[in-house]
Amino acid sequence: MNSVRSGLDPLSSDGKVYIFDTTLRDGEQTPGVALTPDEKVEIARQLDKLGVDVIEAGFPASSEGEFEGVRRVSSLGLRSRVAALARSVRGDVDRALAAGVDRIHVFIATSDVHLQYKLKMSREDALASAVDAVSYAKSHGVEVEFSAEDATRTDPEFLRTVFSEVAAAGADVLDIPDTVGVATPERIADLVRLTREAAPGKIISVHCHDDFGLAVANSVSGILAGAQQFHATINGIGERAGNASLEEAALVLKFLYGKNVGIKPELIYETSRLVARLTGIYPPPNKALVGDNAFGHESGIHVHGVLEMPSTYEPISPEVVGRKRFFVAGKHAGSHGIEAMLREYGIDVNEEQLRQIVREVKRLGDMGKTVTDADLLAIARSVLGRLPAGEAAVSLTGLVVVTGMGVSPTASVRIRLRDRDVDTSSVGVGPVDAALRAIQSVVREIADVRLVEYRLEAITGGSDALGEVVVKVEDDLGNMASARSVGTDIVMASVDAMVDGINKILQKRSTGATGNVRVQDSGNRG
Ligand SMILES: CC(=O)SCCNC(=O)CCNC(=O)[C@H](O)C(C)(C)COP(=O)(O)OP(=O)(O)OC[C@H]1O[C@@H](n2cnc3c(N)ncnc32)[C@H](O)[C@@H]1OP(=O)(O)O
Ligand SMILES: CC(C)C(=O)C(=O)O
Repeated sequence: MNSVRSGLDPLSSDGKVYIFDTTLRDGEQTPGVALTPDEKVEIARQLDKLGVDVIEAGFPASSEGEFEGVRRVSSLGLRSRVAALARSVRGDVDRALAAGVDRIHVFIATSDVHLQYKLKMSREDALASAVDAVSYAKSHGVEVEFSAEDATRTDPEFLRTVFSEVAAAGADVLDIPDTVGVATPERIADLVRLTREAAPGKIISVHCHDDFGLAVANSVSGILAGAQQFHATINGIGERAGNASLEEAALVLKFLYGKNVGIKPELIYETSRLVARLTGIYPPPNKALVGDNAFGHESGIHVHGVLEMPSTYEPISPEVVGRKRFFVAGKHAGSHGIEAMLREYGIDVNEEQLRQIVREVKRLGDMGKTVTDADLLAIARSVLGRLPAGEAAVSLTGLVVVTGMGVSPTASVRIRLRDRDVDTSSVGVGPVDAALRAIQSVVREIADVRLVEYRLEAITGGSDALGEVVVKVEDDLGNMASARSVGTDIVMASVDAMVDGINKILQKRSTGATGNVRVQDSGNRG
């Protein structure tokens, strides 16, 4: 028989907001996402470090791999409680129990549309199944959370009855799911009050979806109305438009409402990157807190303000969520920002040189071009009439890749390393891996630069599609750089991006620009 792990704090209603992370369950329901047990373990460890209260590790009855993933997470002995989803049937509860979780999350839909068309059940039968599953789970000594799926489209009087009866059957936590994201903040608040009246003394939770972009606002509203727990996912991933984003809801509650959410905000970014890498779902650049641009500035007026006092255009310091600010050259740039960016590369310019460089940056911007750091350096070189130290220390002068059936993909490269050619070859799991490994092994002679992130996306369709490769590289001194390349040959595009990224790092090393000046490369972009 399972029992709630000793050592877990009892649930309390002392003003603490409980975060129920469902990245590994509802987040994994994002179309196309599937996590292996090893990946679930890696994410669960990170969520535990982040400080979430509950990790919903999965839905054990849904597959053998899912069962194994939940079992593995449960056996880690994490500080966070581990929960698993179960339909309102004893078989699902048994699988969750066998996986060894602390909390079983029993659910059944209660709205008429779900009852009539999907479950083909009467209200009475659904209620009876819920009560039976909850009391059955509870009889095994675990914590039980009950969700009335599609609560926000359920007849409120029926919802009241359901919550009251599952509470009497032993549910510890009552969750109000806005399954299709149609609730407003006012409606969620009303439902929290209804649930409190139906089941006084129970922990109340909200589970909001983002179909109308209100998931975070609704979660916050639920907490302000008296719920003590919200469900959320890292980066807001999940079914359709996703779930409430954990990082946004938690930090709105912490910083804008002064609530005790108990997570470590400085681990938010690394958690976001881990989830993005393992799910393949990257947040859009403008996503709050974790998007690439959340702490980036291009506009001259903003950069000037931030250089003088960051709070002019930053609501919180990037470091609060484990990030660094960065400035970007481009059409909207101004001279203060460009001067600061050049200084980061150790390049000092006089007023006239700066004026010319800014003019050229704007000319490129007016042509619709993204102005990368490499472009800025090239402009500086032409204006100053000399090479900024260290530029293009590495270039590719030869590449042969052999791949096929029954052979290990092998790449032979010839690299111009400053003033001499170096040849080497490497094997890899594929031709790109082999080529990138070969380049890194040559460059190791002068600096240990490793690939920390690699992304490939097709920009056009068809077998002659253009592919965009984005790499992020890091050296042993903590310098980071991103680079991108586009081409129809993905091996060449990958190699170009890698070489560009390495040159950026070498540039920083040679000028001693390690990011400790006010202008910092976040490593988010090139
Ligand atoms: C709102 C949410 O996010 S709920 C969670 C959704 N997540 C998932 O569905 C992911 C994992 N799901 C699965 O792997 C599969 O759907 C399984 C293993 C759970 C079930 O697979 P199958 O037995 O092949 O059934 P299928 O998925 O086609 O249909 C769902 C069945 O569950 C029943 N059901 C759905 N929800 C519940 C519930 N809460 N309580 C009891 N029964 C339920 C349906 O009535 C249907 O039953 P039927 O087969 O007797 O008609
Ligand atoms: C199981 C419940 C909480 C759910 O995922 C939903 O209703 O969206």
